[in-house]
Amino acid sequence: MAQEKLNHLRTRIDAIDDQILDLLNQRAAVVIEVGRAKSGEQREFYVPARELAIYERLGARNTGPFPTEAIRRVFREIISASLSLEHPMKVAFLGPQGTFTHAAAMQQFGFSAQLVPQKSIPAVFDEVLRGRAPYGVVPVENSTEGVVSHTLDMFMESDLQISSEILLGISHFLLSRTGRMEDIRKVVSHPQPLAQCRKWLEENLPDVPLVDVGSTALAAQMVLEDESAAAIASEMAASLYGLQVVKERIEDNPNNFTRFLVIGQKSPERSDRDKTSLMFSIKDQPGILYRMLEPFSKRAINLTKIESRPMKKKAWEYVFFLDIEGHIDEKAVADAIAELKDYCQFLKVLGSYPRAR
Ligand SMILES: C=C(O[C@@H]1C=C(C(=O)O)C=C[C@H]1O)C(=O)O
Repeated sequence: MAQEKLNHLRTRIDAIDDQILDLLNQRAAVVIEVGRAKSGEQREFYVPARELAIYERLGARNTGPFPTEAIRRVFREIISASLSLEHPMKVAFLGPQGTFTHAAAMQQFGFSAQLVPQKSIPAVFDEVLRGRAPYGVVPVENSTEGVVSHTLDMFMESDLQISSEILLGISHFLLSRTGRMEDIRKVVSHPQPLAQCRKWLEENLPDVPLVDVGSTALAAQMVLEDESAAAIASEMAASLYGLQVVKERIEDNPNNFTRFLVIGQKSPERSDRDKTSLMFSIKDQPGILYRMLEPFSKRAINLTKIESRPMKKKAWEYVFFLDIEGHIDEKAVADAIAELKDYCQFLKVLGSYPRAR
């Protein structure tokens, strides 16, 4: 009897799956039409604001029992596969395979995109600049460790634009070949994760030397050849490189996020929730720091980030990186930036793009 009931339910599931498949194909056919319309008008194929709007609309519409958190993942793959029909989607990222940037690129572009690892942040910029990949993904700041200065420095030299941002919750895993704590004689990782797990390492592996390497994925690769070493890396690195998990989630602050930028040839069109990133250097005058923020405060434009970096060419001169809410196509934003420009030696808009939610 139970078997009969099971068979009946499975027949119902098959019928529903048939409908889902038909609908996926109907959807894909419409996406192909959108692709044709876009190529006639030289429009960007990848529209991050539209994708976010789809996830949000469906998330709000869902009444269950299908879990709302899973909607984004399922539709991420539907959109990823659809997008690959419009245009083969190639994305350069800071590699090797298994870095957090790889995980961020996966979260944004899905399994149907061709993700190509690069050796360095400048190499990601170069791939996009030369048009070998239309988009690139680089880390820009971490909620506990601060900015990734290599990325900010690259914007000083490059005219590429920001297409979107990705927020990724970062969890560190201690990985090794044997998976046994007592085998560990050294811990290898990138300096940032080592710093982010400082307390856990002091408490649990107090006398074990820490070794800096270029990336968490590189650390995972090194550990493959040395049973006495452990790597701090992503969960993704464990499965990619076939390593055992010694301990999961060893970061000192469980609220640890990294922000990544998608870079491309141009920024997307205006949406209902954008931000704009700028960089500039100011003329040295009394009160200038105060005055450079006035164009924004008097128009009630919210600043979400301000950061300064030394100019490489001159000692004690600084370049500022500013993130504000709004799109460069909005009058208030454009006016505020034009006013700020008067106080600047140079000013560059790095792009307007949808805010990650
Ligand atoms: C279909 C479009 O192109 C792409 C594919 C999307 C989709 O599959 O829904 C959404 C946004 C774009 O990245 C579109 O712009 O609407």
